[in-house]
Amino acid sequence: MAAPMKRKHEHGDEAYSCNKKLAGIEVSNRGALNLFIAWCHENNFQLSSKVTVSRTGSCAQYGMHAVEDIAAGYCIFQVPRSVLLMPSNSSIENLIKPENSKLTSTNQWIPLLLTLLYESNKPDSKWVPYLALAPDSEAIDLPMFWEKTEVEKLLKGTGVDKAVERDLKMIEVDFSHLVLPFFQNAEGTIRTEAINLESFKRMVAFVMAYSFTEPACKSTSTSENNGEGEQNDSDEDEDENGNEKTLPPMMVPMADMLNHITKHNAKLTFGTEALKMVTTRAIKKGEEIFNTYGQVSNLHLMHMYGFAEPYPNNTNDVVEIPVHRLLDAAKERASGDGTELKLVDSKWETLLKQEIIVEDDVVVLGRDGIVNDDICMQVLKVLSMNSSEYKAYVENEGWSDDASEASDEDDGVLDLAHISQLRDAQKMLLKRMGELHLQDYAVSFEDTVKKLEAAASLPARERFALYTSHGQQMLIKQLINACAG
Ligand SMILES: C[S@@+](CC[C@H](N)C(=O)[O-])C[C@H]1O[C@@H](n2cnc3c(N)ncnc32)[C@H](O)[C@@H]1O
Repeated sequence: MAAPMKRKHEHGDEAYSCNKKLAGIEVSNRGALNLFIAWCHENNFQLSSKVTVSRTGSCAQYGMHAVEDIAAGYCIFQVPRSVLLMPSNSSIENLIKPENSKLTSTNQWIPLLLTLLYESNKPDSKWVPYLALAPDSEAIDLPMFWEKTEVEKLLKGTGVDKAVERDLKMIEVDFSHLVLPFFQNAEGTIRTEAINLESFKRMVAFVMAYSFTEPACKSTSTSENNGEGEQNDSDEDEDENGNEKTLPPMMVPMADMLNHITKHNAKLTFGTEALKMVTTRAIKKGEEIFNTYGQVSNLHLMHMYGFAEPYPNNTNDVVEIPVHRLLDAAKERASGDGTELKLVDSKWETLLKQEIIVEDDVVVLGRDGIVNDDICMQVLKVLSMNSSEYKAYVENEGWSDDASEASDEDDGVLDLAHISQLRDAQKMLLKRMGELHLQDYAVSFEDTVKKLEAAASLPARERFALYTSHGQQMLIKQLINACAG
């Protein structure tokens, strides 16, 4: 993306009137966009005259608009691979390469972050016109910069709160264990006084909200993308540990100027010589050009990009419900002298021991029902067994052959349309799981709905947090209704 620009949140030209210190030189933001566009022309971006880049009328600061009607399948611009900002295109690569396996031990982003820190402190970097437009330190308003109390107040229960907690811990460790030692050992690259935890955190946010990841396999090389590679389940796309293979992220100047909506009208394709932004449908003069950042939920959008779409616009939305809510639901139903409670605990231990679940697993609920239905169904089956069924299950060390075969028939059984066919005990558990999770949100469903009436007048943080909670609460309500049916 890029076009990280000097974006301030307030509107109006005065937002650009200040100067930015980059690589030891003063860059006026007035005209920075023109310099960037001129740089794109010099570098063979083949930017179409049918579009314009500006802050006027776009959904979030900068954006791209059609100034003429554009047909489907039209290339709006290309980004030659030689100008992608990534380690292999930077002179710092020879220092990163020998250390690559250590640097990527916790995440794949460190080499790009080091490259960005290096290039943005280099007066003669070839990306000066691009980096001059990089968002100002306050402009990327991701929840990881909010006060903890505000995250709790606005996002509790959504999963964004947990993701922020994890990020902050990891950023501190990466900075002190990898980034700082790297530059201390790489004398003459950048002055170590130029970097600190805060500036590193800002760079992480820039990579989070503006980088792209190319799909690992050829078959997805024309897929929609931004921020993360497209999901792909084929074994060929998994590493030896069964994790999805992804290529390291990179900065793609100009492509990162585009905003995202689920009903996008353009997408980035990955060719051998260049990446191309291609329209996916005909676009009318005046319309904003929207890329896709992938098939992403509001949880992901809020966490990585600091915005969310109002219900029902995000058809990729999901809610991640901690699997232990099923345990809580089962415990609530246990009655009597404690024998039933012991049975529930024993079932849970067995599920963990059999590695059907791990403690922090989540049940993923989407528009059509439970996405990870195989795991969820196994948990439901074990938790809803009576004591003799459970005894047989334990003696058999899992499902009998008959039961395993039956489990193949479970495919799709946790779709909303089929949930009513579950056993009553299983429906009750699912329903209660939803009810318990609803209680975890900072704002109740009823209050969320009330607040939505005035959403347009709310500050951006509150509005997007509200969209995130509301979308998730709607999915849970649908599950509860399906279980009651
Ligand atoms: C890749 S940048 C897109 C360009 C950005 N508008 C700019 O001026 O730099 C991603 C950021 O744009 C904003 N954004 C993108 N799509 C949006 C949308 N549909 N609604 C609100 N903000 C959006 C978010 O702040 C996000 O972090």
